[in-house]
Amino acid sequence: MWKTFRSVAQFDSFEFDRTTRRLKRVASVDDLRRLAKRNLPAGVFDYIDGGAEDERSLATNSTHFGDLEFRPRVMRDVSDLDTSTTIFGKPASMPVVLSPTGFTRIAHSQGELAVTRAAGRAGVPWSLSTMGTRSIEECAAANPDGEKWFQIYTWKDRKLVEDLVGRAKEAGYGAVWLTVDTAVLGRRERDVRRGMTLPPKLGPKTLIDGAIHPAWTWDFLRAEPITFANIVGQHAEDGSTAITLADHVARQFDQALSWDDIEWLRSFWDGPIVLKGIQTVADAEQAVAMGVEGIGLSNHGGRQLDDAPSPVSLIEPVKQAVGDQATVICDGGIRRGSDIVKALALGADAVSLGRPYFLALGAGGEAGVDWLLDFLRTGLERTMALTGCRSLAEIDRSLVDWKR
Ligand SMILES: Cc1cc2nc3c(=O)[nH]c(=O)nc-3n(C[C@H](O)[C@H](O)[C@H](O)COP(=O)(O)O)c2cc1C
Ligand SMILES: CCCCC(=O)C(=O)O
Repeated sequence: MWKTFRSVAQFDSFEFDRTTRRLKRVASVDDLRRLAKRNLPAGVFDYIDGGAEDERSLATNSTHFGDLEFRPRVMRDVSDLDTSTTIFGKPASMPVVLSPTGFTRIAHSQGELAVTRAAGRAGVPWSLSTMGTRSIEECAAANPDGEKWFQIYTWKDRKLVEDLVGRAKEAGYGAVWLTVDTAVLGRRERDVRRGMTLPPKLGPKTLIDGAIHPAWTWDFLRAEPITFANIVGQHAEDGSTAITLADHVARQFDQALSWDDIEWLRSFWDGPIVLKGIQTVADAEQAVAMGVEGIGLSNHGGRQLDDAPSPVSLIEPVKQAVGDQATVICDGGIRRGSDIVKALALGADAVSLGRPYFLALGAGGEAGVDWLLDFLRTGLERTMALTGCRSLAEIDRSLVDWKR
């Protein structure tokens, strides 16, 4: 069980071999999640994996995909499949976007750098969160040719947001997600139970948690300290007292965010805007009326308002209302290639996902994220072959039906 190591290099090589062996036995996103749970301190795993309140939206985001049944067509010569598409005019190898996640370095010290490199290799857009733990510029340098999007929360300090977006533009990011579902933080009860704070408080429980996850702890201790890389020194910290994430949001985020702010964002950003957190047809209609290019159907992965509708249940009514006036992205609950096909059949232009890659990073570092993107691509191809679709254009509404 316990092994002694004579050098850091020996430990690293043991860890590398162990990760490779374990990833070979991973068969699904659920397996990746179990592996991440084994590798990560419980508080870290729960922050990533958890949802708001009773976690019903977290559950239904993915279980609602199981309420759809295929109407597969056969004998269609599927020997040559094409999963490629364009999103906001830029080519993507498949209709998948990696959603922004804050604190990504808590799963692995490479954090966003590992994720963006893997996304670049896979040819899919990747997003950096305002609460990211690697800088806008270093992520751009890590994935210079890949498509990169930047996500903003609206800080009370609007100048801070303008500067961040200016930096993202300068660094070549191609779209902005404006997150609109976080006026206040959802009540994440796993984090409440664990007493999660910023900065984290070190007590006996956290120390024991670290000690029983030595590979994670070693990776954490030898890397430079985790910070909100893009906003250090600018309201990122609330002084030395540890406060909850909810208090941090209440102090820093602007609860006055309103539709008028689209114009404000347009005044310093001329690329596509995706509203992230649209949860009704009415708001989708308002978004297109205001000229927004992208609609992110999302309940923040079930982390904000519990009992908010699942994104998959919104695709069809929203698509019917907005037609081709905006790119519709289904964000949340995607766990397989077949989920991608179902979302597209209902009318989504692309899907995006958060936990699967965050947990993949915790399960196997950068190789874990490569594994996930390959799993999604092969799953997409397999589902297309089994349903008789040779290209994404052939995936239409006749391909699925609600079971109920
Ligand atoms: C750990 C974690 C951190 C997140 N951080 C952000 C963030 O900083 N900004 C944001 O707009 N959304 C954030 N999200 C939400 C994701 O962008 C995305 O909407 C959600 O993960 C999709 O659901 P899925 O995890 O089922 O794929 C976060 C989600 C998770 C799980
Ligand atoms: C202020 C929120 C931090 C990151 C986030 O969006 C999340 O944990 O869901």
